[in-house]
Amino acid sequence: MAQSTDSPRRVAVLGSGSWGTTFAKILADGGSSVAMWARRPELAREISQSNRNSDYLPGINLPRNIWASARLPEVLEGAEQVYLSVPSQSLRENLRIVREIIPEDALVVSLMKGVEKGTGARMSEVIRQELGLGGERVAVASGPNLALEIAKEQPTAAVVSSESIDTATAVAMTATNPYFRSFVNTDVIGTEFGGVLKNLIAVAIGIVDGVGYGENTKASIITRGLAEMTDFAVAYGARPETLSGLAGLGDLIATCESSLSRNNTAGRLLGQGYSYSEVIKQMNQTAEGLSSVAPVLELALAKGVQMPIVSQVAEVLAGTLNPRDIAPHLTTDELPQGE
Ligand SMILES: NC(=O)C1=CN([C@@H]2O[C@H](COP(=O)(O)OP(=O)(O)OC[C@H]3O[C@@H](n4cnc5c(N)ncnc54)[C@H](O)[C@@H]3O)[C@@H](O)[C@H]2O)C=CC1
Ligand SMILES: O=C(CO)COP(=O)(O)O
Repeated sequence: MAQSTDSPRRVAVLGSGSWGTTFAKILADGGSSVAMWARRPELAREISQSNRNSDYLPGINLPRNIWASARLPEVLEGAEQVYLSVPSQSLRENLRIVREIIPEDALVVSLMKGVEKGTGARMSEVIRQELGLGGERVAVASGPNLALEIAKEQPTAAVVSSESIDTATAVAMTATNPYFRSFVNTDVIGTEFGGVLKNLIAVAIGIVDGVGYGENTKASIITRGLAEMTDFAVAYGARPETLSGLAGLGDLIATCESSLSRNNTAGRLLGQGYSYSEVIKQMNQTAEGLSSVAPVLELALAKGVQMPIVSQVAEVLAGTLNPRDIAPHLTTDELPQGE
């Protein structure tokens, strides 16, 4: 529901890459007044003065109710909701910089889809640890949300999750406009892990695409990948139906099907024979899946969850498995397993 333009809600978005900028547009088109933080002053100037972010969203005009600055205090001043969209591995260091200046009652919303290396923490856990917040102050937004399509105002749905349904609803109402609709749930674990895990399956899909395999291979990996995602997330307390929803199956379809996906693209390069370090050099945007593979496998091991597809992605990244040999099952399986 759009708010009245007489009293726009003041919100802040930290991170001016493709998703931070697109989400700022979603919020602004929903009626909020949006302040964005960009690390580079020249990018902040381009957003504020030209209503553009040409590096990340070429050809997109941003609404006038967005402004940007490289100075965090002025971006955060008076913000009722703070949306975070930096690379997952940099979240903790960024929170340590902002923790004294985030407004006391603000809701904090993660837009990120990674887990932290070393700790295996989900982004909402990192936020709660570093800002000392209760679950009712934190939300996550996820779903089939390829930034450029949404920036072009193509109709899209997402899900906002918080332990508090009131918080999820407040955020979802702010993140809703004529082309973007937010649903709500209270399964934060399932919603976050859905976003993390689909990235890993999208890397696998990219790999087999790069090798030249066709639709049977990809459909098999998507289907078995969803089973793997669900087993993992449920072992950590998620509700299985969340993985069949927008943050699970929905995002899995979008990311596995689209060449806009950076995870899918990184996988395709691996499948074409580039090494992990060559792929990293070629990617100029964040492909979260590459950093999440190791912590996800550690978490899986801790709960005794089998993740054959993710394990094979790890082997391709390590250069110990030929991309041609990646398959929707462990190649060492001898006995048929139940589906
Ligand atoms: N792009 C998309 O379609 C979507 C992305 N996401 C998630 O949003 C998060 C952000 O991704 P994108 O905006 O797409 O990435 P991006 O690569 O387009 O932008 C990342 C931004 O973070 C900045 N940055 C890099 N290192 C930083 C650091 N150490 N501290 C602070 N800022 C730093 C970069 O300068 C850039 O502005 C990821 O977790 C991604 O999975 C979620 C949904 C859709
Ligand atoms: O999360 C996304 C779509 O929902 C974006 O996927 P990529 O990070 O692979 O581009």
